[in-house]
Amino acid sequence: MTEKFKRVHIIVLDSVGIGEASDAAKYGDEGCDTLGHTAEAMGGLNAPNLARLGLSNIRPERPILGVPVQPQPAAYYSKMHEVSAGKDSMDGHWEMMGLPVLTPLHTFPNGFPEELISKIEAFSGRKVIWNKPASGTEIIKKLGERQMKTGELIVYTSGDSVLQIAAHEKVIPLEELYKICEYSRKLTIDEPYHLGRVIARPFLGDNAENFERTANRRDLTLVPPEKTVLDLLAEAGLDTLAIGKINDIFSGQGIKEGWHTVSNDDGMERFISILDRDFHGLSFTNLVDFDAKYGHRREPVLFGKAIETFDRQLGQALSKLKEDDLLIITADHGNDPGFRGTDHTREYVPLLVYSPAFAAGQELPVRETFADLGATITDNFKTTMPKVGTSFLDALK
Ligand SMILES: O=P(O)(O)O[C@H]1O[C@H](CO)[C@@H](O)[C@H]1O
Ligand SMILES: [Mn+2]
Ligand SMILES: [Mn+2]
Repeated sequence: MTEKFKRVHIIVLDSVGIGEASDAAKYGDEGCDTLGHTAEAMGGLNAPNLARLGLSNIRPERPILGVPVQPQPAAYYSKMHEVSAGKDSMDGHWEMMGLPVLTPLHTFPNGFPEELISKIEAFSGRKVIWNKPASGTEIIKKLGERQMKTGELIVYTSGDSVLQIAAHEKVIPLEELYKICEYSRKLTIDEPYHLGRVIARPFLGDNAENFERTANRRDLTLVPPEKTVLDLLAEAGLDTLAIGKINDIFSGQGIKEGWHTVSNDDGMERFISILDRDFHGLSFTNLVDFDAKYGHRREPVLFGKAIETFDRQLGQALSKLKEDDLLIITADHGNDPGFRGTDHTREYVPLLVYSPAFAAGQELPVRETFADLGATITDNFKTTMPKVGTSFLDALK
């Protein structure tokens, strides 16, 4: 039997959750609802393409405000539950690719141990300041001017398993910051740290009022300890194209070609342009602005506007899809801009699965793990299946 779809495209709307997961209470996240609260803050979301695909059909009992439930949605629709212990991007993306992260990565709510910090200081010849949880934009406001004078490293973390280093690009050149991050990455792979990500957070500007983080952020993620669906596809000779931070999230494993992007717009432009390429396999796009620019910043109106902008670009992409294309729109976790704190929220993620070959969409059973997505893709390409995940390919007619 030949494959159903020649090209499969995943777009991850980073952090665009669709309501509290059944285990949200375990994370202190009861009541979170990224899409719901965003749409309410907007007085209704204007997203005709997502509407047409069936976004509100995912939860017709509580439709997303402004997004009408469709009598005949164009996409197959459902939501997915995460089985990974954490609710960070790495957990979500790895799980989609058949590798849930079941052993919790470590978080450091009281900052990193002195032993680690002193090694980073010795390697870099720079002093570490802060070493506590923080919002990235707030911490550069607070300490950025000092950092410019002293050349210190602003080290901070969050509710996720992350060590982030912020530094002014003109004070610590990018290459140097990346080297310090790579060194910190090496130190934190194994116990007692077992850290998900080290992130370089360069910024520019003259003073606290105009500091801005740049697109030169780099995420140094753990290397996947086992094969992911990306490896299975690549080994079978299929194309695996990565847009945005996907390449970083998988440490480049199983990725044939990758493009960093500077914004959601840039990511969607790249995605639309690769639709003109004749390739065979998977394109995997992550749009991080929802999360980094609006979710962590708790800016629901800006978050909503970004969804509306995405929706317009989605319209362009949809018109380029052919009968042997399959488009999957989903998310990696929530980050409710209407919720307390500044951390990710444990949510279901939307699942919209569309091809121009479909006469109409239908409801799919709620997925117990994001891994069903990867299993569906390997099933389509008839490659080795991942250990985890149940394909829903046969339901797509
Ligand atoms: O507040 P900023 O720097 O955006 O950091 C956020 O970005 C990290 C990665 O998503 C999260 O763990 C959170 O710390
Ligand atoms: Mn994410
Ligand atoms: Mn985030």
